Amino acid sequence: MNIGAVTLPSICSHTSHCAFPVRATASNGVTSPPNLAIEGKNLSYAITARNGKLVPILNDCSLCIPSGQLWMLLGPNGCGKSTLLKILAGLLNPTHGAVYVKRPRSFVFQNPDHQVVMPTVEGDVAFGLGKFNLTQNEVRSRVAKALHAVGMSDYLQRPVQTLSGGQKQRVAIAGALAESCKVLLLDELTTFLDESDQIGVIKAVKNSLDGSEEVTALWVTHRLEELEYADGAIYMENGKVVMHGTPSNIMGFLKERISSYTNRINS
Ligand SMILES: Nc1ncnc2c1ncn2[C@@H]1O[C@H](COP(=O)(O)OP(=O)(O)OP(=O)(O)O)[C@@H](O)[C@H]1O
Repeated sequence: MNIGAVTLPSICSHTSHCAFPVRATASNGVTSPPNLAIEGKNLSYAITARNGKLVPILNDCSLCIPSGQLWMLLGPNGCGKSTLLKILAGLLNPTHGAVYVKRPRSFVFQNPDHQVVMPTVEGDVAFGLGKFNLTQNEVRSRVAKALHAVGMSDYLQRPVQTLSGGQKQRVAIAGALAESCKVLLLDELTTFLDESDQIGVIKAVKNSLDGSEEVTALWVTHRLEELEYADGAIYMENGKVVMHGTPSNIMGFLKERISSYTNRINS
């Protein structure tokens, strides 16, 4: 993991600016310096309600994430985390702003039962490789490498319906890695998991990033305890990026918030 190998963005407290320069291009995206995997500038998103009025969901969100790192996207229910992740995945188009995400990118959904489509682990991880015109040996080698990265090498022939939720998530991540995915966008993967599965999935993601700048992951979560595994974090409220920085800075900010809230309640 290359913590410190690149300068992390300093905390952008109460602003939506990144410490990294973001250069606009003529197209919809932004041109990113080579060490960034994800960059969004002034992203807004609104939906049109039945009465024809625009309802803002995201408001002027900026973020930048260095290559090879695991970042977390935190915030209360309904603050816009999944919407932002879907914009980064290309599943939604921002109403305003520019976005750059290294390709290929992969979105892994919350529900483990929506992740796996083939009867066996091997078949599932190999599923997306059909489009690459690979030899059988190359497919086997990619599947083996991806399963090794997520700690599932021993499960090659296992029927997927016998896997736990966390194991299914790891198989889904292996599928993305087998396709040489550069950016993993992970939407609250631990919501349906028990504690040991939860930690297993985070460790699998960490492990799949270790040692190179090849793969970058953005992990949406509610759980503050997961911050300890992150290289950086983004905190959102009410459709805005409120903080963008190191996990300890975000943790400090949130502890201060909780303490001032508790003081207000008690006074
Ligand atoms: N298609 C839509 N139509 C109406 N409202 C929407 C739509 N998509 C998102 N929203 C609203 O936008 C807000 C942000 O939703 P989003 O799912 O991005 O939040 P979130 O932070 O991921 O929430 P959670 O943590 O509960 O999953 C919510 O109030 C949600 O109800």
